[in-house]
Amino acid sequence: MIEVKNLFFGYENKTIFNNFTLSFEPRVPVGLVGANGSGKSTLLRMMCGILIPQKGEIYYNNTKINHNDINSLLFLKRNVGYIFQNPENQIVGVTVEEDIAFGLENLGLEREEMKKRIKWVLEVTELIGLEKKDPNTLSGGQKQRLAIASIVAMQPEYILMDEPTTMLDPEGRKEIYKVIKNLISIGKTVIIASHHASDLKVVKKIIALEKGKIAFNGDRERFYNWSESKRFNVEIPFENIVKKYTGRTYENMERKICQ
Ligand SMILES: Nc1ncnc2c1ncn2[C@@H]1O[C@H](COP(=O)(O)OP(=O)(O)OP(=O)(O)O)[C@@H](O)[C@H]1O
Repeated sequence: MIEVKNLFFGYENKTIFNNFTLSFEPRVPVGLVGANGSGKSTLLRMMCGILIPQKGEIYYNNTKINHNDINSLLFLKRNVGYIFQNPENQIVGVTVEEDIAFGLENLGLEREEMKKRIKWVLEVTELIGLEKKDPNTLSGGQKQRLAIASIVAMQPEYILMDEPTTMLDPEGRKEIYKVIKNLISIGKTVIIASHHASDLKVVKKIIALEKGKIAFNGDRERFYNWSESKRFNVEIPFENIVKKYTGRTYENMERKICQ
């Protein structure tokens, strides 16, 4: 369980979170939605230790994170992985397998264990056959899957994804959805910040942020009605409108648009 309690955070003179409290249960996939600037990325980055709250606490499985203690921060980072929106920010290796190995070397894994992990994560992210490829030659979807693979190889329990499909075409997006489903099926807790309705099909719960406050926290199905009634500023109502007025699913509609 990740808990953030009484969090305060601001950039320069702009307050983003003011006494913010929220928890994320294990193995419940969550979609984090909200208008641009509502604080989604800031929250995810605090949850994995990239950003340090100015006040308040973060707990991982009831252990309070001490941001002044490198071991405590490493404990958080080992358990909570963060995938950047742009995979280019994350890829460092000359080949796919070297890129995955980079994080594992930092964990100090034995060579044999490293090989096993790389093989396992290539399967989970459906990158088998691409291990010797130069990451620069990969498609957008493959690059994003490599960014995911490099984090998942370190076996965090939670995987935070910041707009994982924004840079991708429909084909690339489908590849990512498949990988997210794989991650959920092996018991990882996936939290996805997104504006795209189709990114949120796999999640069970939605948390909607509005100016650093929780506007909605509940089941995805309930969110659709709530967001329509509130005219909440994400793409979700469109999905509802499509179903309501055309009787067709959003997926069919999207396929039609892409053909
Ligand atoms: N490094 C920074 N320095 C100053 N202000 C920042 C910085 N990063 C974010 N902000 C501001 O903080 C606010 C919250 O940003 P954040 O990226 O967390 O929102 P978001 O909900 O993820 O937005 P988006 O959907 O556009 O990614 C925004 O107004 C943003 O401009």
